[in-house]
Amino acid sequence: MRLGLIGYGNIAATLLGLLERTGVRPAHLAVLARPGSGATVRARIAADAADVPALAGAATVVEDAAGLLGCAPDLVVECAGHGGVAAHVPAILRAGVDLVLVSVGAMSDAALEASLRAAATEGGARIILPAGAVGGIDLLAALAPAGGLEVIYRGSKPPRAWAGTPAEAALDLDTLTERRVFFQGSAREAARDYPKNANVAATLALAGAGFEATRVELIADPAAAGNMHSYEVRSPVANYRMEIENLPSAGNAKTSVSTVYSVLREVRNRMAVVAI
Ligand SMILES: NC(=O)C1=CN([C@@H]2O[C@H](COP(=O)(O)OP(=O)(O)OC[C@H]3O[C@@H](n4cnc5c(N)ncnc54)[C@H](OP(=O)(O)O)[C@@H]3O)[C@@H](O)[C@H]2O)C=CC1
Ligand SMILES: O=C([O-])CC(=O)C(=O)O
Repeated sequence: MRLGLIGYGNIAATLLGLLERTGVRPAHLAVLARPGSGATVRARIAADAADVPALAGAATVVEDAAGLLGCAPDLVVECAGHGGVAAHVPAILRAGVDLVLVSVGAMSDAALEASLRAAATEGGARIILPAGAVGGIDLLAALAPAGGLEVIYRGSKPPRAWAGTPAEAALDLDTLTERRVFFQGSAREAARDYPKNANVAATLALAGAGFEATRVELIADPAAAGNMHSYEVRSPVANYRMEIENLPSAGNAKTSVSTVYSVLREVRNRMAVVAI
């Protein structure tokens, strides 16, 4: 598989290490870096090549979508945040290349969601939404056609994971001593206002009850064992609860490590005889 990545941060670098560890070596790797940061990304890839030998001299770094498409990727994984989605993803889809969209919360922008869907339809490409930091998306999506869904998601992380977000206006994250719910609202509001922390709210919304009906609570908890994700689903067909205690990434406390494993699963499934 010829693999393209949009963004070379925590998820991208961890993903490449996991691919190597699980014996998957892309036939070619292209990385789309933020314009002007190609040299920096090249240097980071060279440093990471100590752990991921396949990277040594093998990655092509480009700075725009045309450059990425010039590398003829079979699959592109977006892991660059909401800005990266708007900047690059429509062109990739329009060119007919399937894309794993990790920054699912970008679809909380209704105009961007419409443009991504239109670009994919025009190009005959698929937008693949990984489960990300949560699980059970298969059951939620299966139940959705039955209607009558009620979904509430709670995302609870240690205070430092909320640094640089609107939570700082409500809480003193440095001195917090007890669990505090600082946001209650819709999945659309959560994904829009917490673009690095509430992509899972968007994934649950798209799988199930939609952006308005999916309820979200965001919590800072100094006693949290990690990045905690829980949600409850009630429907006429089945009811269930999920609780996931996630290890935060070493490279980004906001992102759970299991997010990267879910992206790994999507990439491996593209090559597997049996996809599961
Ligand atoms: N679906 C899910 O469950 C989850 C989704 N996510 C999403 O994944 C994203 C990435 O996470 P993570 O890897 O941990 O974050 P990082 O911040 O570690 O990495 C993001 C990388 O993308 C780069 N980037 C930003 N904008 C662009 C652009 N326009 N073009 C190319 N590269 C760009 C950044 O560069 P620079 O440093 O120059 O900004 C950075 O290197 C998050 O922002 C979030 O949206 C995260 C966790 C869970
Ligand atoms: O990785 C996580 O814990 C979840 C996350 O940040 C997100 O949904 O954006």
